[in-house]
Amino acid sequence: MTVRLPDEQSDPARARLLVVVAVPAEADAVLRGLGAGPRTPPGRVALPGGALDRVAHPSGVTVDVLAGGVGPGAAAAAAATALTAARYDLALSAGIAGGFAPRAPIGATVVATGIVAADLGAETPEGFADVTELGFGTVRHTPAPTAVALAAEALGAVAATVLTVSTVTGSAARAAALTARHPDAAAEAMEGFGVAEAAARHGVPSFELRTVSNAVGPRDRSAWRIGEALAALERAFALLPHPALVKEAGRG
Ligand SMILES: O=C(O)c1cccc(C(=O)CC[C@H]2O[C@@H](n3cnc4c(=O)[nH]cnc43)[C@H](O)[C@@H]2O)c1
Repeated sequence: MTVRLPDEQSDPARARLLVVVAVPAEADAVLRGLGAGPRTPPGRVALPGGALDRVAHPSGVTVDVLAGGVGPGAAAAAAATALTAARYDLALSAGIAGGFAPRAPIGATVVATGIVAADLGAETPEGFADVTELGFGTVRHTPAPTAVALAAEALGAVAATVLTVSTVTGSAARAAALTARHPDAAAEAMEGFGVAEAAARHGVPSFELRTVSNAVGPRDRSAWRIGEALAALERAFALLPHPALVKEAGRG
């Protein structure tokens, strides 16, 4: 199936931002933050990767919000579909996340200084070895530092590594192992690395923004604060879109 998004982005003055979230509740929070109501066609487009909502933001940024599914595989497939269907200046993975205490408490916003695949590798007798150590591929994408600093200041956010995992951490031992290996990590989520890999293949820079719904550690569903995290996501997107940020992020 070949899909092309309408090229209403041909105005070179407008920056083009792709936001990939996992689930519709996150897309709704992002759209509320952008000041956009629930979308209907033609503002909403059905892609093979999921529903995509387009917002012509008054800041001069055209924002496409795509709910691509949970996990790095779904995120990569959805992002790649959108990146093939339209041109973007920046691909942003956004949504809720687990926060590493004490750096990122519930409700905190985190912008990624590094987007790191934390469980992509092999167990060896000496411990975990990531795919880079094994001699193939990368486990890290690095957003442009100036853009990270700009966004962190505008949002009052923590700027730190965000891990991408395929399995949500559910024990103190696993949280400690991740912290030991990634002392600079403030959050873990499940999609950032997938979006960044798809973007890299299209020559598009990537970025990640997360708001914290739960602490990384022993599994305790009663302690999740998804409403708080979605409210923080909405606040972040009320402040975030700015052509200068998209341009800075593209400087790599
Ligand atoms: O069943 C559990 O114990 C559990 C704990 C936390 C999150 C989940 C999810 O299924 C949410 C996955 C969804 O949300 C993002 N997310 C939110 N918190 C975390 C986390 O602590 N670790 C990894 N991902 C998290 C993630 O990006 C997914 O989109 C289940």
